[in-house]
Amino acid sequence: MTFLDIHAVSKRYGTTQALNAVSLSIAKGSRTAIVGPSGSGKSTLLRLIAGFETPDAGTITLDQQLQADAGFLIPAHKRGIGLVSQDGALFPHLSIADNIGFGIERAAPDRDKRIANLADMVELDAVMLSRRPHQLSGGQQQRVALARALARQPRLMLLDEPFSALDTGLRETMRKAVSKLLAQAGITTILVTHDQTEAMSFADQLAVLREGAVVQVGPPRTLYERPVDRETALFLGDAVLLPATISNGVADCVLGKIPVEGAASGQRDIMLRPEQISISQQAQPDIRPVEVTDIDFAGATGTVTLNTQVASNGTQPLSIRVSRLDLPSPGDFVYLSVEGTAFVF
Ligand SMILES: Nc1ncnc2c1ncn2[C@@H]1O[C@H](COP(=O)(O)OP(=O)(O)OP(=O)(O)O)[C@@H](O)[C@H]1O
Repeated sequence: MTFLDIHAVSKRYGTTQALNAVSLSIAKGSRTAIVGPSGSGKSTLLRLIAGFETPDAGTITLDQQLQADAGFLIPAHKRGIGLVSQDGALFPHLSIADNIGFGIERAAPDRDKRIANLADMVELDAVMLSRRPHQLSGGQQQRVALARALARQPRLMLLDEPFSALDTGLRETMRKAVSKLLAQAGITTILVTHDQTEAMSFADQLAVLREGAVVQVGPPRTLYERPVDRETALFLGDAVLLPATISNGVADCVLGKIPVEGAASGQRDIMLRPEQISISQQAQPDIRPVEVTDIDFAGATGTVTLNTQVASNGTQPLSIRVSRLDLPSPGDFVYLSVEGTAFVF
């Protein structure tokens, strides 16, 4: 059932069309991630949902109740929406306990207990409660911001790049913890992020914005495997794009014959994700060897560049990012095999 319905929402700032007829439907208890290049309108959409801005056109409806249209606006504090932003935006002059308890009435008899419970929920040690925000690490501050947002028992939680200021390891731990916490509490959540991997791992629905419009919405896996266009394909991860001749469900390309889905035929471009391609230094029957021209070692992953004489976009050699210990060396010959089907554009 649709919980948040964004229908044909547009927003303009001067001559900039920040959002153009955006529609998005969000189910109760679900987690949606909004991704898109810088300036695509992600923050504008979040601000409209939160109630900090009024749409020029369209409607925003939460739990069957109109929140905003061009001539009407329920103010932010009456929407029951929690917001956690990139910097946490804690009140520097208040203790951690008072930051968490900001939305709980001072006179509430169980205030301290509720604050302690919320700190516990976000796994914040009780000794932190008497401290000030500047005495906490970035990750701890984000936990406080989350606890403060949870204190108001929001119907909807908006997370605006909440993990982006954290180190890689902590970022992943926080993302998993927050995701688990919100799922357990059954809170419908929208995450805006620059990190596509984070978005795919966090969400059950992914929305891609470009130039103020939604270009594709669906389960992360569907978008990753069946992107609506090349730009979306490359935006969501590494992709190997190859020219191919397609007939009877098989694409004939530089990597051999690869099955494709659908009824496409003729000269088309196909897409493979790097994890579909295995590189072996053992001779393989029916596969011709290809020379390695360059290796770029980058820790957990390495990029192998191959002399296939075929360009993915007309000029570039074929480069494949791999994750393995025994990277080949330039000058070696390798054998490429493909798993699964190719996607046809
Ligand atoms: N208050 C404003 N006044 C004028 N233009 C604005 C305002 N807010 C946003 N814009 C413009 O609207 C467009 C969308 O901005 P928005 O901040 O929503 O993008 P974004 O996808 O969140 O970008 P980023 O990923 O860089 O945060 C941009 O072109 C931006 O310059």
